[in-house]
Amino acid sequence: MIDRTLRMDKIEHIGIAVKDLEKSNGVFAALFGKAHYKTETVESEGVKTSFFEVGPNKIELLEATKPDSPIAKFIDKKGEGIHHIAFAVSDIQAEMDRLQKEGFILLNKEPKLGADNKLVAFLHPKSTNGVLIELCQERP
Ligand SMILES: CC[C@@H](C(=O)O)C(=O)SCCNC(=O)CCNC(=O)[C@H](O)C(C)(C)COP(=O)(O)OP(=O)(O)OC[C@H]1O[C@@H](n2cnc3c(N)ncnc32)[C@H](O)[C@@H]1OP(=O)(O)O
Ligand SMILES: [Co+2]
Repeated sequence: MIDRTLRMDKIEHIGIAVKDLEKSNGVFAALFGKAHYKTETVESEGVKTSFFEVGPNKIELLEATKPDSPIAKFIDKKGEGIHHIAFAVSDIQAEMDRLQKEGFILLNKEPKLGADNKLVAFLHPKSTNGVLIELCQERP
């Protein structure tokens, strides 16, 4: 039976893979009419990120920090563009357990540290119609 207390709350951010973060910061600042509000490197993911706020929404730009970064591999195969959609959840471990039971492929067994003070987990795009999904929980 579906536990209705568990669910994804909203889109937390959209991740966009870019080759040159500084250059793309300029492109998106011109598009949104305001600068990014923070930059953060998450070495465990091989990424340098910057974040923009657009009304209630958040855009995360991601540049690879090493050749085997998921972002470098993605750009090699598909070019720059939308890399993932992240959803906010209130209990990431419970949501991971629920999604695994539903047959989705979890890319990490336990939540890991993401950017912007979040715990994160990923679902394999081959189990989600070709879209990489990230779950995000605010760190306590
Ligand atoms: C900053 C931290 C955090 C946050 O707080 O927000 C982030 O957002 S970090 C973002 C970067 N981290 C990740 O993406 C981690 C999760 N990703 C992975 O584990 C891998 O990228 C992957 C999805 C398992 C793919 O890895 P791998 O199998 O090694 O790469 P391949 O290049 O061989 O791809 C296999 C297959 O998957 C397709 N693919 C890869 N990435 C994506 C994607 N983002 N969206 C859709 N499809 C994707 C790729 O095209 C290949 O397909 P085929 O060629 O058809 O086999
Ligand atoms: Co992300």
